[in-house]
Amino acid sequence: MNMDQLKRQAAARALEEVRDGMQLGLGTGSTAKHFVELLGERVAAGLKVIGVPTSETTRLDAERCGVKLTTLDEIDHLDLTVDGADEIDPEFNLIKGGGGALLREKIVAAASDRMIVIADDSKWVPTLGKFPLPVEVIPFGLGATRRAIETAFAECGVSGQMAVRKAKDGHVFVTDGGHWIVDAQLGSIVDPPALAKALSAIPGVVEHGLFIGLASSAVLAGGEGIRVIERRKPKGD
Ligand SMILES: O=C[C@H](O)[C@H](O)[C@H](O)COP(=O)(O)O
Repeated sequence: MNMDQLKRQAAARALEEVRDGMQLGLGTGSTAKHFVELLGERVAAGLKVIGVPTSETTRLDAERCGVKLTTLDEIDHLDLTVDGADEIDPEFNLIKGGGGALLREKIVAAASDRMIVIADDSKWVPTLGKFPLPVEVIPFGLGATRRAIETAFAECGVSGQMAVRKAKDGHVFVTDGGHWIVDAQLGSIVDPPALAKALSAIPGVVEHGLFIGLASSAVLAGGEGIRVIERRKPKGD
């Protein structure tokens, strides 16, 4: 089974958690796209749900698949968010934002009663950091923001190269919110909650890809089948 088939399997397992009438957060990325497509099939068969997309790409995918959409201005909470991740550690800390959607993804996950992470099992890692950590920044004053990020890294015992993300056409990648992303090659993040807090305190940082205490469970698809792992503590603790 190839990687894409594993992602679809994880998405299909998460779909089993969806009930009629649910308000859903719809993630972004290649794995979340499978979920949206499979959800569309269920909607076509009569399932009634409404979704909040975490990116313009997911909005288009959901519309194409016939999934009814709303916003967090029109509804006051989400029952369940299903999203991918770039890395998941055993404490259910995540790195997200490989596709640049981290800001909306975090807003949606935080507004949701539960978040299920769907992934192939290569994303389950003992320690976060091999995947470059995305930090979404305001272009104004980027030099000062980068220096503040370096200081935060040093205070949290990590270091590594930083690079402004480029799009495939070579231009700077611009997020749905109009911001830029700095990707940091940290190798190993010793204390993800401490680093998350330090990055959140920097004025030019809009958001970062560390998701702490948001994921409730993970559905991991691998060569030997599917593993569903529940976070020990409920969300918010
Ligand atoms: O910004 C993108 C998201 O955080 C994705 O959910 C993450 O990068 C995982 O994407 P994929 O399922 O394509 O590996």
